[in-house]
Amino acid sequence: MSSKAKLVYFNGRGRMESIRWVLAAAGIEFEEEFLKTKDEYQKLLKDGVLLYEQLPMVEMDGMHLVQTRAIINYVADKAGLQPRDARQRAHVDMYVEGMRDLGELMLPLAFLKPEEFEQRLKQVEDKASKRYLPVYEKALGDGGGGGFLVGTSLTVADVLLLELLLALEERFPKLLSGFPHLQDFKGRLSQEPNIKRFLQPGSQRKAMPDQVYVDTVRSVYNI
Ligand SMILES: N[C@@H](CCC(=O)N[C@@H](CS)C(=O)NCC(=O)O)C(=O)O
Repeated sequence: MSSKAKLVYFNGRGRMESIRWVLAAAGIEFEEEFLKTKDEYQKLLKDGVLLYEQLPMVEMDGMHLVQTRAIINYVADKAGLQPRDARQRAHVDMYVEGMRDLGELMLPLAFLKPEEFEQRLKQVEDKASKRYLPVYEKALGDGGGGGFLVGTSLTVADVLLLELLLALEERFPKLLSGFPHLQDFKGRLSQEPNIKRFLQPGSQRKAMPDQVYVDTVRSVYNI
């Protein structure tokens, strides 16, 4: 196994995108293997490297890591993006799990039929504006700790919040207008050197899913 992390997934966001964000914010270099065919997936199964026969999978530090949460937590722990204090860690987890709940609603968007798509989009907008963003707006406003969600330094919750805000803005360009702390947060965090690099064109950040991505996932999984 190479010393660089290797990500095995499709050439698109999906469940791997948050992992890419956390690795990039941590300054950990990675290479990617993009699945294109069912045979490539079958080979991974045969090689026994997918614990639950699922992706994403990350080869890192001599391990074949699966389960998105586990991978993100490992990278965040390794990179000092998790607070040591248990109470702060609980807050990071609560924020991240909320982001994940909203992210799970967005994940299938590209795969939905037009009527379901519109319905789901509305649901995401409502949930984002009424349930989730107010929580992060308040946390940033109450913080007084230099503009981070928890404590006085960058955590995985901040990284994943920026990912979420940018993804939401792609769908709903005016969504942040009623959330001044989130706007300020977005501006500041986007200037953090590792993140700034990841936001540049040509980085390993993936664009919104296109038809090629959708067709590839469908054909690999027979769905
Ligand atoms: N809990 C897992 C879910 C992984 C998952 O559902 N992966 C999809 C691709 S994004 C998959 O491999 N689906 C095929 C299957 O479940 O058999 C995680 O968070 O990593």
